Amino acid sequence: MKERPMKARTGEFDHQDARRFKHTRSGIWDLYEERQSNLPRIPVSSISETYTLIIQSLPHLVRMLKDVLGIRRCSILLFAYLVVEVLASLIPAVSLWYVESAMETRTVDTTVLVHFAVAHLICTVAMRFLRYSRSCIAPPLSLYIKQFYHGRMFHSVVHFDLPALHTLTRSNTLQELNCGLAYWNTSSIWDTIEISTDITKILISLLSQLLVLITVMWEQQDGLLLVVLSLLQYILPWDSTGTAVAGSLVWAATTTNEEFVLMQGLKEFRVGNDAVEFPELKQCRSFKECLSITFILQETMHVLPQIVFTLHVMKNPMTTPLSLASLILIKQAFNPSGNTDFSASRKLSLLLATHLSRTRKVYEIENIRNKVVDGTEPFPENQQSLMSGISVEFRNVSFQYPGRDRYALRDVSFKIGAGQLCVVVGVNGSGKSTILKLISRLYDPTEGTILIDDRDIKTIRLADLRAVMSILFQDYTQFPLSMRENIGLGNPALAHDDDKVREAARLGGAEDFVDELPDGFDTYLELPVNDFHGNLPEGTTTLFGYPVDLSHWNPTDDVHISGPPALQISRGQVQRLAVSRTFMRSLVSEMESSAGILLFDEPSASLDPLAEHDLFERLRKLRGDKTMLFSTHRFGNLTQHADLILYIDETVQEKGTHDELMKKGAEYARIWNLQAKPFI
Ligand SMILES: Nc1ncnc2c1ncn2[C@@H]1O[C@H](COP(=O)(O)OP(=O)(O)OP(=O)(O)O)[C@@H](O)[C@H]1O
Repeated sequence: MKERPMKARTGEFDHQDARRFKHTRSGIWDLYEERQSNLPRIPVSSISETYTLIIQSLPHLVRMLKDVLGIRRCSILLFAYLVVEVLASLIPAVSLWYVESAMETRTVDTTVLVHFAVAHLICTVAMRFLRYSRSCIAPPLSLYIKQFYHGRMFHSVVHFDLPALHTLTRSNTLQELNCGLAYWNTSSIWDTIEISTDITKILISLLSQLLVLITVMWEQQDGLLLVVLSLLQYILPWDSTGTAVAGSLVWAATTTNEEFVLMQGLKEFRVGNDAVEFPELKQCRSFKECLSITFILQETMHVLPQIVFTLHVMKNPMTTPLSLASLILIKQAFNPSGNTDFSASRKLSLLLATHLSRTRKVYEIENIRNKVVDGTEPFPENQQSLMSGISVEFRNVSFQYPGRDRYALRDVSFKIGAGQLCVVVGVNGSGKSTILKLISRLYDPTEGTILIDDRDIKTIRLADLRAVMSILFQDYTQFPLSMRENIGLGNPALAHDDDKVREAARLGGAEDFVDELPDGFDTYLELPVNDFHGNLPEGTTTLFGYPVDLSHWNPTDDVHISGPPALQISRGQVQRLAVSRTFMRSLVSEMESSAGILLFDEPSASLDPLAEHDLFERLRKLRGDKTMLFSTHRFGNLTQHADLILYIDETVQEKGTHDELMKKGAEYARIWNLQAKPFI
């Protein structure tokens, strides 16, 4: 929250320089503070910082409100919500008016008392009704708002390319928004509305009560003085967030406590009373700060109305009952634990500033431009041409991952003809996967050109380019869904065709193990929705078909969660599922197939040799005349069928067919002999 602009200063922080740095010990922490910092203290309090942040975010708040009002059904609900909240904030003033008026008459007047009782009853009923209305309006309103922003964020985030995502991740923007590709928290928008309303409610409530008090107490001796004194302690800009442990702006803290370091590493529990993290320690008020004038004044202000009241009573004992009652009412009106809570409004302002800055980011994220710029030309000109595959050429391509100094690929040149089978081999980290990522334009080369069917890849429309590719990357995703859905997602258009899903599973080598699962293709990897229940009768062993584990039950909890445990399958089986999913894309008839090139990144890394052999055979047969590119560090039988083998290690070290490279007798031949020969 405190984004204090700091002047850049050259120099070193040498904690051993005792002339410049004061050393103190706080618990297990050694604190070093600059004795005379020449950094100017920022002459603003944290409160004004908070309000500055709120004011800066106002344009986004206005935009957010416009957007919310534009959501279907939200305008009426939001209006109703605001009316309910404003009415609720006025009720304490109405209640106060009747209490004060009844007291002011000083006589036992039955009519006044009846009025008072009826008004009090009406206020209580009205408050209950308003609370009930709020509980009916707020849930659907917040749901519509969340759904709207959820969709909006989804569009923003999924359209990012990897370099843009990388920049966002490095700048912590995604983490701050709590959003990733699969999950993000858009409740900040609703929280912003709720907190803004709460603050407005507190202000309306306070002003209306103040108005009542002033009106009623105008005539009463010392009444107004009591009102002002009671109010003063809450509205003076005290900064109660003392951070006196580190008094200087320039400081550093370290600890050498081995037990603390060990325990932090194990994250089990903390040792000793003084073993706290430094930021926690920094929040503690020091003894010196407790003696500061601000602190003492602040404390005195709390009792000032009582002191004035006591003096008043000593002077005019006759007015005691009335003044005492008034004092209690005034204090209640501004009470921190009452309806109108000044300190709560400060905390809410802080919270509002945080949520507003998040809201700002939700909008700013939409302005981020992708680094991989979309092409404009359609591809291919003739869909039929895909049947005979597409060609890929790298011309002097070099590539560095964003933020990396080292080249992943350097000056790489090769050409894979249309319909050829190319196998890229090399040791771990040699750049094999990077080649596939560049062909699919997840990244653009740092230098050089990539040609697809002799056309610069950057000129082709991204959607068209990806439509002609069927890709299996190493880091495939498992969804917490059924086996059928996990495979079917490879081609959502065919996902409901059981025969196609089974065929894909057979080609991917997953059919046998899936059939052996308790529910076959309907077996869930993990059930995404749990069942909930209260304390079931003793002896219950199953619920909705799942076993119930009573051993962890806590009888004091009224809600328990139950469901089947996640299915444990081997890495090889997970890979078979992923390969089957990729096969789903190839299951449409040759004529309909939009893929002209199939890219596989280590599709057999977790498969046993037999499964690998079978998979490669199926893949070779299935590709027909299409271009196929494999990346692998296992030089199996596949390389023998390849039209082109690229042995890479940052750059292309060797290229040719298996026989050519074996004849050459260089590194490829050496590794092939090492890996494959013993099995032949
Ligand atoms: N997202 C990334 N960000 C930064 N560096 C990366 C990233 N991905 C890969 N690298 C680096 O780029 C180099 C090439 O990686 P690449 O994944 O292409 O190798 P590989 O040959 O496919 O390795 P493996 O056989 O282990 O899959 C490596 O040094 C790797 O550390």
